[in-house]
Amino acid sequence: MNAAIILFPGSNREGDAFRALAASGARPALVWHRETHLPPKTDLVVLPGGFSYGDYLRCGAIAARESIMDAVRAHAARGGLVLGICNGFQILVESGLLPGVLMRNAKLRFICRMQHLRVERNDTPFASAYARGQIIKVAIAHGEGNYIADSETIARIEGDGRVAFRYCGANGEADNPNGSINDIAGIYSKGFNVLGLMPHPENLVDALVGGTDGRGLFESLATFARPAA
Ligand SMILES: NC(=O)CC[C@H](N)C(=O)O
Repeated sequence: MNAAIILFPGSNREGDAFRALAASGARPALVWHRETHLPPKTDLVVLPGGFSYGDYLRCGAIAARESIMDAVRAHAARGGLVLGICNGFQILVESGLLPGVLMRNAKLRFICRMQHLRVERNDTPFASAYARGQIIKVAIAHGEGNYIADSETIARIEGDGRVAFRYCGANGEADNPNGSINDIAGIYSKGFNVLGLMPHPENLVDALVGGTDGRGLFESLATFARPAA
């Protein structure tokens, strides 16, 4: 699994993504945002967390218009895997690769804490190492994670089973940190090859720093057998 982690001015979780990928057996490389092509044989593109362009005009809005995003869109259109974490999720919605928008958190405050999520399905390249319905503990750190879309789009996402993760408490009870509609923490594209999520699984891969529940996502990706082109 060759992974290209795109580096924008203001990205700050690229090292965490790099370590999480390498630990799960993938081969990560950092790619500067001014590039126009992905490295040959890229299987997975990762848009990491951070504050690309200082979160002006909206989080992810400027990064979404970078030249490398044309290559990322072409990769996704070919069925290539794309993972957007936090600011990466914001870039995915701003670039049209995923529907909806991420508004300011309902309480208008930046939230940085541990958070539980329910894994909605495990028959995807990103979640096969988890059990369906498994509750995992990961970190969240964002000011604009309040996911919303028009009611038709939400009905379509729900109807197609495209919700990847929902916010919940440790025992599955309601616990929504940012006001996201239907407790949505992450969604898949129509083809299930693009995943955007606000939480940070890459920060929960080492027992010494809080837990290992994030590992499953990277292990799922690393073991995913790429279908013939
Ligand atoms: N950790 C992140 O990627 C933060 C994303 C974005 N800067 C926000 O505050 O919402």
